Amino acid sequence: MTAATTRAAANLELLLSDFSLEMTGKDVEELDAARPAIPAGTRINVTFLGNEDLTMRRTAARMVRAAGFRPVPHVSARRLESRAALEAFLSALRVDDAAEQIFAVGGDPGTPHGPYADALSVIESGVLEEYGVRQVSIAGYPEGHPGIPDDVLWPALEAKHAALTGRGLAGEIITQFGFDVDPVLDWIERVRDRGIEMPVRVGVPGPAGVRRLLRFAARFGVGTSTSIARKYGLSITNLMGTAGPDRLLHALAADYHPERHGEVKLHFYTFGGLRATTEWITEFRRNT
Ligand SMILES: NC(=O)C1=CN([C@@H]2O[C@H](COP(=O)(O)OP(=O)(O)OC[C@H]3O[C@@H](n4cnc5c(N)ncnc54)[C@H](O)[C@@H]3O)[C@@H](O)[C@H]2O)C=CC1
Ligand SMILES: Nc1nc(=O)c2c([nH]1)NC[C@@H]1CN(c3ccc(C(=O)N[C@@H](CCC(=O)O)C(=O)O)cc3)CN21
Repeated sequence: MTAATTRAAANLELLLSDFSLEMTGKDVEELDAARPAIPAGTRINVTFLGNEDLTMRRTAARMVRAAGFRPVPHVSARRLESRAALEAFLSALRVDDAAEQIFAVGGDPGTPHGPYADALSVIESGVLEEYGVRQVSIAGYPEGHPGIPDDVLWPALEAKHAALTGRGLAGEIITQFGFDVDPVLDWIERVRDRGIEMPVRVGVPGPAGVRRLLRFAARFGVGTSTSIARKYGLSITNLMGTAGPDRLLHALAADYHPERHGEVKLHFYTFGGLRATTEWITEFRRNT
């Protein structure tokens, strides 16, 4: 064991401690099957998508709490029809002890459905504190966003950080998933250069079929060039295969320097494979 491999192994253990997962309202049945492989208290984000309704989102958050994990419901600003809709959602979450931590995100609609055009306006509404929210996760894009320029994203990130700090709300950043660790670590250094010290949860694709991964990457504007695909282990020629984030995690562990990158954790996007992802993490930890 060289010093570098010892450091990388220690980093991997550090990165994998306190990982978080993501599920959609449709993954509720799978939560039970995945439960034995998920450490108690794990944060599980619950998406806020166009094909879900309040009941699905609330049920998913309640089931996460009931299963002994920490729900992190998404609040998609642009999908909220009104302030009353935000209050109704948070009120329901509070009843289910699922309002303590939320992920405030802009939302994919090109035109806001109501009064909130961005995550900042939800944070500044004051509604979050009214319903017991104590920690707010916000989004980050190491590779940029297909529809939003960097000179909009950076000021927005700084404004959200300032708003959370000003309101005494704890914060963390959850990044968009990606297949290449280099832009992620570069981006984290730029976040730290801006004096933003909150934890960064690096978005990691869970194990899934290559075709499915490429479909989600295309849907969410995530880079999958041939070189990135090869580095990750996505063999474009074998679309029937599956790929997991092993190489990505080993590369992250090798190049992560806490003194430069600050607190970094992992957020696994499960893409409908909650159980497959949790079992993969268990196996990966056993073999490293
Ligand atoms: N896990 C998830 O659900 C994730 C969702 N996203 C999506 O990325 C986008 C940006 O989210 P945040 O970083 O929270 O941005 P934000 O809410 O902090 O907004 C940043 C800036 O981008 C603009 N913006 C936000 N959403 C937009 C959209 N859909 N179209 C055009 N401009 C938009 C805002 O007006 C603001 O000026 C959203 O569409 C969000 O849904 C990104 C990462 C993960
Ligand atoms: N810009 C952006 N918008 C998002 O909504 C988004 C991101 N980025 N980044 C990644 C996460 C993960 N997202 C999702 C969205 C849907 C499923 C999903 O599993 N949906 C259905 C059908 C999927 C399909 O089209 O096959 C499912 O039950 O599998 C999973 C993760 C949403 N997220």
